[in-house]
Amino acid sequence: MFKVLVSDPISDLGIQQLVDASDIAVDKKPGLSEDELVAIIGEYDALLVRSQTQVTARIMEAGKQLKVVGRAGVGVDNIDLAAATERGIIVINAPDGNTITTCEHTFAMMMALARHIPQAYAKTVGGVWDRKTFLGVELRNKKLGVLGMGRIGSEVAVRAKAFGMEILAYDPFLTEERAAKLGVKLSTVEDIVRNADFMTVHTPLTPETRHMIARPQFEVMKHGMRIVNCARGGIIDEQALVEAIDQGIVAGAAFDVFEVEPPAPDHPFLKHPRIIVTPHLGASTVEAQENVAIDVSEQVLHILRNEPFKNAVNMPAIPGDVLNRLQPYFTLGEKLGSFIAQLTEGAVQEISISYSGELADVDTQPLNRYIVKGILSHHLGSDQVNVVNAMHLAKSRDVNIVTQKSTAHKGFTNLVTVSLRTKQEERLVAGTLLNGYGARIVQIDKYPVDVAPEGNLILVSHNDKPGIIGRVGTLLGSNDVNIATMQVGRKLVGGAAIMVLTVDKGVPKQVLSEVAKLPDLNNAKEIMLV
Ligand SMILES: NC(=O)c1ccc[n+]([C@@H]2O[C@H](COP(=O)([O-])OP(=O)(O)OC[C@H]3O[C@@H](n4cnc5c(N)ncnc54)[C@H](O)[C@@H]3O)[C@@H](O)[C@H]2O)c1
Ligand SMILES: O=C(O)CC[C@@H](O)C(=O)O
Repeated sequence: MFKVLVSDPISDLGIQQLVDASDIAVDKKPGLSEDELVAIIGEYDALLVRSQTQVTARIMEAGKQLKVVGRAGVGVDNIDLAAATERGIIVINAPDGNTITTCEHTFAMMMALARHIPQAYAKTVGGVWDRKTFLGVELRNKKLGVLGMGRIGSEVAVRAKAFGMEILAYDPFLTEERAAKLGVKLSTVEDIVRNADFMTVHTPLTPETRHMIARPQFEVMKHGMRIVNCARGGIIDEQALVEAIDQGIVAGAAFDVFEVEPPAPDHPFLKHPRIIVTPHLGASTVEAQENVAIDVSEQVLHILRNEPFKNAVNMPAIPGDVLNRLQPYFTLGEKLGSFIAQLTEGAVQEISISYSGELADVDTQPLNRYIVKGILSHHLGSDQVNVVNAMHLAKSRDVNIVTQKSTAHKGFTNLVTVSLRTKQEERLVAGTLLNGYGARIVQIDKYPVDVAPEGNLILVSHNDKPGIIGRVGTLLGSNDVNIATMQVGRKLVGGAAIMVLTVDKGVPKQVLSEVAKLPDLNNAKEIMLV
């Protein structure tokens, strides 16, 4: 039974699938302090949050069983991603579910700004009938600058066109083709600042976007600009904005987000007559909250059940077509890694991975993670290593990872070769997927073999002499070890050779050392592939 903790108010309908799952127990405990979370997180496999819970390194450290943190929303700025990655905790978000809602809030803010609705409302309910102060402007025929043309920015642009606005758009990933398709003018930040009448930002907050609109931009800004921020506090320099409004450069601003949330009671935005604010309500609709909770719950279920999942924030996303081609190789890759780690003596210095055949055309980085996970799990423990932290752990231990690709088929449609270099030696294993037969190890060091990578294997290095196979078989048999399959690989008759035996159960250590002492035997190793 997996235990899931929901520590923020998250839509009940959205998490219903978790509540209904027979292998999941859900506890809802919103509003816990960091100390309270640290005290209880150790018993949970998954943590579901919105934006209130700060998922700190301390919480991750205490979450000994924690496999996944799910964020019901887009931004993961309340989650310590580095700490999660280091501990192999997968962080997922729900990037699509609140796009339209936030886009609509941006419009609500833009129109409220253009027509002074909050100020007019406050005066009217205060008993003052003032029809002179609140002269607004139309959106029609105005230029709207959109900074950040991702999910929300693009939806804003589409709707702004329906209002008769001309869209100037900037995003480092916006191409001429896509801009033309969306009917927007590809612009620079400077074009927008100098020419737009309204500006709205839809980027994440990164070192690059922090204060991307600040004093230097206000100095050259078109006078009368109206600015909306429903993305993240800090993209626009708050202090510089207030100055620009007071200097008559900016006509007004509408902010849903703040550099520090909630803002201090004396924050200059809160009393400024030309600034309207909402308390980070961009995603707050019934629909969006259900959508994000459904999405994140679904992925948490997949992760806990060890099924393929999407929207991991601390792992690169795998495009669907790449995933389809690579997924069958994930188990093989992990087993090759585990095999070579068990075979090789000494501390790992370098892992070389080579792909030949059709896999050479695919981005094989996700598969590298499975191979490295297989290798490191042997040394660090399978509960400590997963595909999220495998590369990080290798790097932090100065393990060099070298990959190469070749379209040459080497006798197989696809061949994955993994070699491991330690101070003592360098060993190699290669595997493939054979149509109709599944995964196969087809080479160990220089010897061709044909072995299913599963169960208990014994690998024997010996000299190719008559009678050896019989002696090994007799010794194992007399110790009640049943041999299921046997393979011999050699390059030259009478030369060095290997024997790979599949046995039905684990072999006691002392039996293995007796095998190794047989005449003409150099070494015997047990390898377990679970
Ligand atoms: N107010 C809210 O409640 C609320 C709700 C949802 C999302 N958000 C925030 O809105 C923002 C956008 O969300 P989204 O889902 O559209 O994200 P997204 O990832 O789909 O889009 C972000 C875009 O910003 C672009 N970008 C990055 N750096 C840039 C730069 N220097 N200049 C211009 N563009 C840049 C990226 O290329 C990307 O296309 C995020 O900050 C998100 O956290 C806020
Ligand atoms: O209301 C929330 O949960 C925050 C929404 C938003 O900022 C997000 O990043 O998804």
